[in-house]
Amino acid sequence: MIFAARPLAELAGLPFAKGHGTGNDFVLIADPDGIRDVTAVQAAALCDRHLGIGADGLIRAVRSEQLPEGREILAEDPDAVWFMDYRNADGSVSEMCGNGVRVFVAFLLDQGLVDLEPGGTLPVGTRAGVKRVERRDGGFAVDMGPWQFIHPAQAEAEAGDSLVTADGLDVSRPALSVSMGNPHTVVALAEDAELERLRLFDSPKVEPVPPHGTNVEFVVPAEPLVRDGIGSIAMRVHERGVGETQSCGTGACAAAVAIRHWAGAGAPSRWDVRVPGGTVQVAFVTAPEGTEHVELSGPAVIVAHGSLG
Ligand SMILES: N[C@@H](CCC[C@H](N)C(=O)O)C(=O)O
Repeated sequence: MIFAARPLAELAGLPFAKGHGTGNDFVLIADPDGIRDVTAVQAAALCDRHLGIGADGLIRAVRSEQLPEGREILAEDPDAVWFMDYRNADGSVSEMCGNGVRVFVAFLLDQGLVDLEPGGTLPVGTRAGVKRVERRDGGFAVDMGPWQFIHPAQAEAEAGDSLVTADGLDVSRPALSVSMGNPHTVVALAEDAELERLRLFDSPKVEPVPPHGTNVEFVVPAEPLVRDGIGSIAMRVHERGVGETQSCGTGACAAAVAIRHWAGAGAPSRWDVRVPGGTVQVAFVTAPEGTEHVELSGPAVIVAHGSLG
């Protein structure tokens, strides 16, 4: 215990906030001048639910000009002055977090670091490029950019490009690998009972093993799949570097991509994705340059402020 407490002692006095998007929860730190680089060990200690504050991830708000990755972002979009430095609960770095980026903007507003009226848009630097976040309907809508199949040849030719085995599944299931800037592997199940039977304490096994690991989403199409032009799916997720979480924004986008692909021509372009922590919306939209982008919408809430003792 003495050893576990040390990384937090190094951060004594550090102000933080706690926030969540559909139950996907984060510790947030404001570090405009880039003087509070948090190590992997410190991030894991902060996110520890017994010995730390507890969260699925750590988000550091830093001015883009303070980080090498951020300076690349500024070359892409000089208005992306804020960078979301994201770490998973185990301290590993992730390229992107769809729930996190909404909570990030809620945190910037909470700290008075940006002005953003309802209807306004803020470009945010991330390791997966610039994401434009609009304040909308009491929450936020994020232009997540284009999606990609991780194994395009197999994805087009077959029902899946990999096999997933998980505790609670009778046999291995085919899965489709989708990049939303970070990697996802999506498995379709037949009914809610199968989703409920899953035990996601241990990482699902994915074959072939993805080079940088993967987040794994299990999805069940609603019955009927489409109502009033909007598709609906239920999802549980095992996140890379975390474990099972209440929600995953990039995972919801990847799940909608996979289900729409499997559903074929005529599938809707708007999807409600129900997760244990709530519901997020995914829409396929045409960007001004003519390419298809994925838009993720949902709530973002700051629930507490504190400082490390
Ligand atoms: N919960 C996030 C995804 C966070 C990163 C993920 N665990 C990874 O390692 O890629 C989301 O809402 O997208």
